[in-house]
Amino acid sequence: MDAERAKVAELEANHRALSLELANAKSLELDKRRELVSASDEIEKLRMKHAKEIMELEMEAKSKAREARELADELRLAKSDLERERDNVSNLKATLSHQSTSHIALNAQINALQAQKAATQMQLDTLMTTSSDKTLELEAAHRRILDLEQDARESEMVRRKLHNMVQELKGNIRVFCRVRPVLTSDLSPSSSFTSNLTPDDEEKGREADITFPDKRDHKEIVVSSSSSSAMGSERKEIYNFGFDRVFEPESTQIEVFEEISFLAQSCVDGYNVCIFAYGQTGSGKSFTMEGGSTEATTGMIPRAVNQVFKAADDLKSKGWEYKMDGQFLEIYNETINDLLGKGEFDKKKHEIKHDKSGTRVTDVNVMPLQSPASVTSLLRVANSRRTVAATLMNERSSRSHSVFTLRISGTNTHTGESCEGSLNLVDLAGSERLNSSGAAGDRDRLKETQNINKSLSALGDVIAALGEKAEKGEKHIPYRNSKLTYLLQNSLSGNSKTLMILNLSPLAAHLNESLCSLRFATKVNNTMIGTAKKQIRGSS
Ligand SMILES: Nc1ncnc2c1ncn2[C@@H]1O[C@H](COP(=O)(O)OP(=O)(O)OP(=O)(O)O)[C@@H](O)[C@H]1O
Repeated sequence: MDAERAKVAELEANHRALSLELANAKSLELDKRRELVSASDEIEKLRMKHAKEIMELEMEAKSKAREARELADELRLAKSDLERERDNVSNLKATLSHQSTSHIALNAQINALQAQKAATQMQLDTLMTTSSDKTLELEAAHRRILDLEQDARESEMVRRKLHNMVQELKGNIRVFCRVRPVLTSDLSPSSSFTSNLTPDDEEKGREADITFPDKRDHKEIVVSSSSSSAMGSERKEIYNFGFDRVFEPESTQIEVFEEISFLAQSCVDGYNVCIFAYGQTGSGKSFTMEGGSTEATTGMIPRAVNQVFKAADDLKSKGWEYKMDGQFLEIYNETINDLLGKGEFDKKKHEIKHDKSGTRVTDVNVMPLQSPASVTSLLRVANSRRTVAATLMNERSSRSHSVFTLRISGTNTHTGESCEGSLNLVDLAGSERLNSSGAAGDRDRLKETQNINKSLSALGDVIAALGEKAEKGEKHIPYRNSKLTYLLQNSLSGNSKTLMILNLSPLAAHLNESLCSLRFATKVNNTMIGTAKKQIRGSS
């Protein structure tokens, strides 16, 4: 029994061990089940991770494939670039070999030039040495020029004095005589309906017997007139006249001006100069004074003005500086009209005033003149005003005196001297006498002619009185007897230089007028009016 008990105890102990083992196995199984569940979770996670990785790898593979394509394209481009560059390189190689040939040639040239440069440098060194010698010589020459300029200034003063003395010896009132050529208009038919010359026309255009015997000095003019006596015999009279210069019909404006250019010089030197054109209507006064529009026919006014500007310019180097202004007046029926005025017709009353600074006319335009061109425009203004007046008042220009005045004042910056001169260029009204002007029946014309005659005879009286004064001393000079003489008082006195240009018609029909003019001019020519004085002041 014990054995049984032992056996049962053993069996019970086995049973307990087996139960324990079972319990352990169950717990183990539970653990394993748990492990299985977690392992399958793990597997699921790994599967998902794997799927994601596969997807990513696929995307990466796609992008790599794209990159590969792009790289293939780039490779193609690079290949073609490379091909081109190869071509370039081979071209450059060709150029380079060409350039190196040129380079060799250039090197040879450079060597030659360097040799030349060295030779030139040697020459330059020699020249530098010579140049410094020359600079010294130049400085010496410059000093000499300054000395010579000073001498020239002194000689200029001497020349002025001598020039003036020569003019004084020649007499202060000088007279030139100029005969104009016969014009086609002198021969024009009397009727405008026919071009044939009638005997009357031929007579009208017949030339007077005027000769010029002095072929050397051109100082004589001889006029012959023939008349038949009551008994039918022919009487010939010959009149001889002598002047400072006689100009034949062929003479040019240049020739006339050559003889008067010294007067333009004089007014720059500080003298009052007065040039008159005297003669009957149509004898060539305006042609002489104002002239035509061409270079050859330019008259004395523009030429004299040009000369004044030139003389002033020449004197610049001797220290003279000049200021010039101009006025242009007309005296008609003893009234003064400003030809440079504005508006159609000058209605102002102008008065002549004389004072220490010279002659002044009230209320007239005085234009500053900077160049000969400004004088041309001044003359144009004056002429257009005269044309207006002429149309308003019946060919008035030949019935009025025109007076162009150029005033010059100069100062010498070297010597401090100053001078004032004036140039009056006067185109006188026609000098014909009453009966030949056809004025007798016309009251206005009569008044005009009387006024012209009055002023011209006043001019003659003034010149005669100046002559007497120079000869006998004190004498009243009747300047106030006409506007013309009063206006020109300062330019007519013994202090100034006066020139009369007598203009003559060449026609036989005008012979009597020509003889009157020649006699008047002879009287003027024989007048000595004293010594011209220049208006010059020393430095203060
Ligand atoms: N030396 C000359 N050569 C050529 N033509 C001339 C000359 N002198 C005058 N004449 C001409 O003669 C004509 C009359 O001249 P101009 O008008 O100058 O005379 P004038 O004396 O001034 O007359 P007026 O008193 O009427 O003004 C004009 O046609 C002019 O061109």
